[in-house]
Amino acid sequence: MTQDELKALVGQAALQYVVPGEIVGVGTGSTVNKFIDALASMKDRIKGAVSSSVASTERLQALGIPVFDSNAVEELSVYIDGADEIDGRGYMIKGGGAALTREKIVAAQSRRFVCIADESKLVGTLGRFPVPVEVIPMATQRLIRQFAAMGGSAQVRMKDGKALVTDNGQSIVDVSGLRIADPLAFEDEVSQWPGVVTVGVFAHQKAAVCLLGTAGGVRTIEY
Ligand SMILES: O=C(CO)[C@H](O)[C@H](O)COP(=O)(O)O
Repeated sequence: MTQDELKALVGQAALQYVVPGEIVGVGTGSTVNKFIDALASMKDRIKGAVSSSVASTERLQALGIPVFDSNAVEELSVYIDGADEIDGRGYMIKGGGAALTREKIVAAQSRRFVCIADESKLVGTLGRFPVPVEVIPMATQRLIRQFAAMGGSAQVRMKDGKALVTDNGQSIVDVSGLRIADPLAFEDEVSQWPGVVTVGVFAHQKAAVCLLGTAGGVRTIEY
Protein backbone atom coordinates (compact mmCIF):
# COMPACT_ATOMS: atom_id res chain seq x y z
CA MET A 1 0.00 0.00 0.00
CA THR A 2 1.19 3.53 -0.71
CA GLN A 3 1.52 6.11 2.06
CA ASP A 4 -1.49 7.90 0.59
CA GLU A 5 -3.57 4.69 0.81
CA LEU A 6 -2.48 4.19 4.43
CA LYS A 7 -3.60 7.75 5.20
CA ALA A 8 -6.98 7.09 3.59
CA LEU A 9 -7.32 3.88 5.60
CA VAL A 10 -6.84 5.60 8.96
CA GLY A 11 -8.90 8.60 7.89
CA GLN A 12 -11.81 6.25 7.26
CA ALA A 13 -11.17 4.25 10.46
CA ALA A 14 -11.35 7.44 12.55
CA LEU A 15 -15.08 7.75 11.79
CA GLN A 16 -15.78 5.18 14.51
CA TYR A 17 -14.62 7.74 17.12
CA VAL A 18 -16.95 10.50 15.91
CA VAL A 19 -19.90 10.84 18.29
CA PRO A 20 -23.23 11.21 16.44
CA GLY A 21 -25.11 14.39 17.29
CA GLU A 22 -21.95 16.16 18.50
CA ILE A 23 -19.29 18.56 17.26
CA VAL A 24 -15.96 16.94 16.41
CA GLY A 25 -12.52 18.55 16.69
CA VAL A 26 -10.65 18.42 13.39
CA GLY A 27 -6.89 18.76 12.89
CA THR A 28 -4.86 19.68 9.84
CA GLY A 29 -2.77 17.94 7.19
CA SER A 30 -2.90 15.39 4.40
CA THR A 31 -4.05 12.54 6.69
CA VAL A 32 -6.76 14.71 8.21
CA ASN A 33 -7.87 15.67 4.70
CA LYS A 34 -8.70 11.99 4.17
CA PHE A 35 -10.64 12.01 7.43
CA ILE A 36 -12.56 15.15 6.41
CA ASP A 37 -13.47 13.55 3.08
CA ALA A 38 -14.72 10.45 4.94
CA LEU A 39 -16.59 12.62 7.47
CA ALA A 40 -18.71 14.02 4.65
CA SER A 41 -20.47 10.62 4.51
CA MET A 42 -21.86 11.22 8.01
CA LYS A 43 -22.35 14.98 7.88
CA ASP A 44 -26.10 14.66 8.48
CA ARG A 45 -25.41 12.76 11.72
CA ILE A 46 -23.08 15.31 13.34
CA LYS A 47 -23.62 18.90 14.43
CA GLY A 48 -20.39 20.06 12.86
CA ALA A 49 -16.72 20.62 13.58
CA VAL A 50 -14.27 22.88 15.37
CA SER A 51 -11.34 23.31 13.03
CA SER A 52 -7.63 23.86 13.69
CA SER A 53 -6.74 25.79 10.53
CA VAL A 54 -8.04 27.91 7.70
CA ALA A 55 -7.23 25.06 5.31
CA SER A 56 -9.31 22.49 7.23
CA THR A 57 -12.14 25.00 7.68
CA GLU A 58 -12.28 25.57 3.94
CA ARG A 59 -12.29 21.84 3.22
CA LEU A 60 -15.00 21.13 5.81
CA GLN A 61 -17.21 23.93 4.53
CA ALA A 62 -16.76 22.90 0.91
CA LEU A 63 -18.18 19.51 1.89
CA GLY A 64 -21.15 21.10 3.68
CA ILE A 65 -19.93 20.46 7.24
CA PRO A 66 -20.69 23.41 9.57
CA VAL A 67 -17.64 24.85 11.35
CA PHE A 68 -18.01 26.34 14.83
CA ASP A 69 -15.73 28.85 16.52
CA SER A 70 -13.79 27.14 19.31
CA ASN A 71 -15.06 29.82 21.73
CA ALA A 72 -18.64 28.75 21.02
CA VAL A 73 -17.98 25.23 22.31
CA GLU A 74 -17.00 24.37 25.87
CA GLU A 75 -15.76 20.81 25.48
CA LEU A 76 -15.41 18.33 22.64
CA SER A 77 -15.55 14.56 23.12
CA VAL A 78 -12.94 13.88 20.51
CA TYR A 79 -10.22 15.58 18.49
CA ILE A 80 -8.88 13.83 15.42
CA ASP A 81 -5.53 14.87 14.00
CA GLY A 82 -2.35 13.57 12.41
CA ALA A 83 1.22 13.80 13.66
CA ASP A 84 4.72 14.14 12.30
CA GLU A 85 6.00 11.70 14.93
CA ILE A 86 4.37 9.70 17.68
CA ASP A 87 6.18 7.64 20.29
CA GLY A 88 5.22 4.59 22.32
CA ARG A 89 3.61 6.75 25.02
CA GLY A 90 1.40 8.85 22.71
CA TYR A 91 3.67 11.91 22.82
CA MET A 92 3.89 13.64 19.46
CA ILE A 93 5.69 16.16 17.32
CA LYS A 94 3.23 18.22 15.31
CA GLY A 95 3.23 21.35 13.20
CA GLY A 96 4.64 20.14 9.90
CA GLY A 97 1.61 21.89 8.41
CA ALA A 98 2.25 25.04 10.50
CA ALA A 99 -1.09 24.69 12.34
CA LEU A 100 0.33 23.64 15.72
CA THR A 101 -1.05 26.51 17.81
CA ARG A 102 -4.67 26.03 16.84
CA GLU A 103 -4.17 22.26 16.95
CA LYS A 104 -3.01 22.49 20.56
CA ILE A 105 -5.93 24.76 21.44
CA VAL A 106 -8.55 22.39 20.00
CA ALA A 107 -6.77 19.37 21.49
CA ALA A 108 -6.85 21.08 24.90
CA GLN A 109 -10.60 21.52 24.74
CA SER A 110 -11.14 17.87 23.78
CA ARG A 111 -11.45 14.93 26.15
CA ARG A 112 -9.75 12.48 23.79
CA PHE A 113 -7.06 12.96 21.13
CA VAL A 114 -7.27 10.32 18.39
CA CYS A 115 -4.11 10.41 16.31
CA ILE A 116 -4.26 9.11 12.74
CA ALA A 117 -0.95 8.30 11.13
CA ASP A 118 0.79 5.96 8.74
CA GLU A 119 3.41 3.70 10.27
CA SER A 120 6.32 5.88 9.15
CA LYS A 121 5.35 8.30 11.96
CA LEU A 122 5.95 5.83 14.80
CA VAL A 123 9.32 6.43 16.54
CA GLY A 124 11.14 5.24 19.63
CA THR A 125 12.24 8.73 20.71
CA LEU A 126 10.92 12.04 19.39
CA GLY A 127 13.29 14.30 17.50
CA ARG A 128 14.11 12.84 14.11
CA PHE A 129 11.52 15.19 12.63
CA PRO A 130 12.56 18.84 13.19
CA VAL A 131 10.42 20.31 15.97
CA PRO A 132 8.21 23.14 14.66
CA VAL A 133 7.89 26.12 16.98
CA GLU A 134 5.55 29.03 16.30
CA VAL A 135 7.29 32.25 17.34
CA ILE A 136 6.71 35.99 17.47
CA PRO A 137 8.90 37.28 14.60
CA MET A 138 10.83 39.84 16.70
CA ALA A 139 12.10 36.99 18.93
CA THR A 140 13.26 34.70 16.13
CA GLN A 141 17.01 35.25 16.25
CA ARG A 142 17.25 35.07 20.03
CA LEU A 143 15.21 31.85 20.04
CA ILE A 144 17.46 30.37 17.35
CA ARG A 145 20.42 31.05 19.68
CA GLN A 146 18.58 29.48 22.63
CA PHE A 147 17.92 26.31 20.63
CA ALA A 148 21.59 26.23 19.58
CA ALA A 149 22.57 26.37 23.26
CA MET A 150 20.52 23.21 23.87
CA GLY A 151 22.15 21.45 20.91
CA GLY A 152 19.51 22.14 18.25
CA SER A 153 19.79 23.80 14.89
CA ALA A 154 16.83 26.09 14.21
CA GLN A 155 15.83 27.54 10.88
CA VAL A 156 13.06 29.92 9.95
CA ARG A 157 10.50 28.13 7.77
CA MET A 158 10.29 29.80 4.37
CA LYS A 159 7.54 29.95 1.77
CA ASP A 160 7.92 31.53 -1.67
CA GLY A 161 11.24 33.11 -0.66
CA LYS A 162 9.84 34.76 2.50
CA ALA A 163 9.33 33.70 6.10
CA LEU A 164 6.14 31.66 6.23
CA VAL A 165 3.28 33.46 7.98
CA THR A 166 0.97 31.23 10.04
CA ASP A 167 -2.83 31.53 10.31
CA ASN A 168 -2.05 33.56 13.45
CA GLY A 169 0.28 35.99 11.68
CA GLN A 170 3.47 34.59 13.26
CA SER A 171 6.58 32.69 12.08
CA ILE A 172 7.74 29.09 12.42
CA VAL A 173 11.23 27.89 13.29
CA ASP A 174 12.04 24.22 12.71
CA VAL A 175 14.55 22.77 15.16
CA SER A 176 16.59 19.75 14.11
CA GLY A 177 19.21 17.75 16.00
CA LEU A 178 17.25 17.31 19.22
CA ARG A 179 16.59 14.03 20.96
CA ILE A 180 13.55 14.54 23.16
CA ALA A 181 13.72 11.87 25.83
CA ASP A 182 11.45 13.79 28.22
CA PRO A 183 8.71 15.43 26.11
CA LEU A 184 6.84 16.87 29.12
CA ALA A 185 9.95 18.64 30.43
CA PHE A 186 10.88 19.85 26.95
CA GLU A 187 7.40 21.25 26.31
CA ASP A 188 7.35 22.94 29.72
CA GLU A 189 10.75 24.53 29.28
CA VAL A 190 10.45 25.83 25.72
CA SER A 191 6.88 27.06 26.26
CA GLN A 192 8.22 29.52 28.83
CA TRP A 193 10.76 31.20 26.56
CA PRO A 194 9.66 34.74 25.71
CA GLY A 195 8.52 34.91 22.10
CA VAL A 196 7.46 31.28 21.85
CA VAL A 197 3.79 31.02 20.93
CA THR A 198 3.58 27.23 20.78
CA VAL A 199 6.11 24.42 20.74
CA GLY A 200 5.22 21.50 18.47
CA VAL A 201 5.81 18.86 21.12
CA PHE A 202 2.41 17.59 22.26
CA ALA A 203 3.06 16.03 25.64
CA HIS A 204 0.38 17.63 27.78
CA GLN A 205 -2.05 17.17 24.88
CA LYS A 206 -0.87 13.68 24.00
CA ALA A 207 -2.80 11.07 22.06
CA ALA A 208 -5.20 8.78 23.90
CA VAL A 209 -5.42 6.50 20.87
CA CYS A 210 -3.38 6.11 17.71
CA LEU A 211 -4.83 4.56 14.58
CA LEU A 212 -1.70 3.49 12.77
CA GLY A 213 -1.91 2.59 9.10
CA THR A 214 0.22 -0.48 8.36
CA ALA A 215 0.55 -2.88 5.46
CA GLY A 216 -1.49 -5.34 7.49
CA GLY A 217 -4.30 -2.87 8.16
CA VAL A 218 -5.15 -0.40 10.92
CA ARG A 219 -3.40 -1.02 14.22
CA THR A 220 -5.13 0.57 17.21
CA ILE A 221 -2.78 1.64 20.00
CA GLU A 222 -4.26 2.89 23.26
CA TYR A 223 -2.16 4.86 25.73
O1 LIG B 1 0.69 18.81 12.71
C1 LIG B 1 0.24 18.83 11.60
C2 LIG B 1 -0.06 20.09 10.88
O2 LIG B 1 0.37 21.22 11.57
C3 LIG B 1 -0.04 17.55 10.90
O3 LIG B 1 -0.90 16.79 11.68
C4 LIG B 1 1.24 16.82 10.67
O4 LIG B 1 2.14 17.68 10.00
C5 LIG B 1 1.03 15.54 9.86
O5 LIG B 1 0.66 15.89 8.58
P1 LIG B 1 0.37 14.82 7.45
O6 LIG B 1 -0.89 14.11 7.83
O7 LIG B 1 0.22 15.67 6.20
O8 LIG B 1 1.56 13.90 7.37
